Amino acid sequence: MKVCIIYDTKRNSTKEFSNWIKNELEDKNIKVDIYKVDEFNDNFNYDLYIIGTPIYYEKPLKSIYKFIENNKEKLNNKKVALFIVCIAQMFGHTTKKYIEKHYLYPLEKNIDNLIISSAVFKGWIKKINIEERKKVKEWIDELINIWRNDYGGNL
Ligand SMILES: Cc1cc2nc3c(=O)[nH]c(=O)nc-3n(C[C@H](O)[C@H](O)[C@H](O)COP(=O)(O)O)c2cc1C
Repeated sequence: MKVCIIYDTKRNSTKEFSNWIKNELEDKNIKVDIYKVDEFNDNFNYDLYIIGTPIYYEKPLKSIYKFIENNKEKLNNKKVALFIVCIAQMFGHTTKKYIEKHYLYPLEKNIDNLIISSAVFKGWIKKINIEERKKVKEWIDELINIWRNDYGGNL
């Protein structure tokens, strides 16, 4: 079982989240490769793709949007999990629906097969939000459970 993390970033917080995700998976003896989207080597032989983008000006980064759009056929045979990094959560929990509709849905709509899980993480502009690392751990635990229970997978 091999996992591929593909992300883009402007100010490196999504890179940090990607590394946290990698560490959590490796702690469970899962093999992980990690690529910035423009360095991805077009290998579609992984079992699970975890794709991450920050939100800028109300949108996921175009590079990630394009990556999903350009590779949707290849990704459709695969399991995919998405995460976004943004700060709109600061404006209260009423934004949850807003985030889902405006930030996640534009990415999800291009992948026909079931996205096994999506996560929204609270990013930062200057000071690292180390608290959020716990959420990453929780998400990875949840992701592994979903994989095992719903897909009989051996992550
Ligand atoms: C110029 C700018 C625009 C941003 N626009 C949004 C936005 O529209 N919605 C949001 O929730 N967060 C927004 N953010 C917050 C970023 O999503 C957050 O800082 C994230 O951690 C950046 O990820 P990165 O470090 O990987 O580039 C914005 C940040 C900056 C600096």
